[in-house]
Amino acid sequence: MKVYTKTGDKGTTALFGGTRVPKDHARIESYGTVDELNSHIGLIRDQEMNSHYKEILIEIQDRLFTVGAILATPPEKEVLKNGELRLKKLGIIESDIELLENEIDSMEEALPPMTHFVLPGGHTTVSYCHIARCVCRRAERLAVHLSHNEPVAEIAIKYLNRLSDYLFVLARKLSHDLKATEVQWIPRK
Ligand SMILES: Nc1ncnc2c1ncn2[C@@H]1O[C@H](COP(=O)(O)OP(=O)(O)OP(=O)(O)O)[C@@H](O)[C@H]1O
Repeated sequence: MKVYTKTGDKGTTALFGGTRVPKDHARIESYGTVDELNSHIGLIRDQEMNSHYKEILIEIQDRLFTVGAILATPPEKEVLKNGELRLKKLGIIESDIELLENEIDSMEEALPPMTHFVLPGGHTTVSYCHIARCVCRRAERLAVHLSHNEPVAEIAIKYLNRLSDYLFVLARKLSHDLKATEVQWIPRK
């Protein structure tokens, strides 16, 4: 099948299960932003770093496809005609969130305590982490927005919330490992 089916040329597209919606629907905004986040994480993974981080980032990218699939499935299409769940093997589970928490904890153990805010930047890899963190927070906001009108699996929102914390700590850890120069935020008195 060709990439361009042309079915989306008039500004609508299909969700999982076939329901057509306008391309600026809250559901498309939310999983489109998860897709954007996933590409930013790819950019982080393409930088020079310890292979452990790369392995974790690959795992996160895989999970984000799942988050996207969850967000792309409207409630009326969650259950197939034969009674089985459409996303039966794709779920985000608590251990996916625990993995992020464990990574955060072990990176923090190797870092001095945070005593001040640091301006984003200092090294290209660190900046990529901060951009990904901000895109992650936007994806979270859009998923929360969607959840005001339609049911959204709580665990998908929880995953995005923990992921932005992970990206923040990853930025700090890589800044530390790379001996990047940090510029403190000095609020005016
Ligand atoms: N502008 C967009 N932003 C975010 N997601 C989109 C956008 N357009 C399509 N999608 C989603 O991306 C996936 C692939 O879509 P696809 O490229 O087939 O888009 P389409 O515009 O509906 O079709 P086509 O490009 O063949 O006309 C689908 O899940 C679709 O809902």
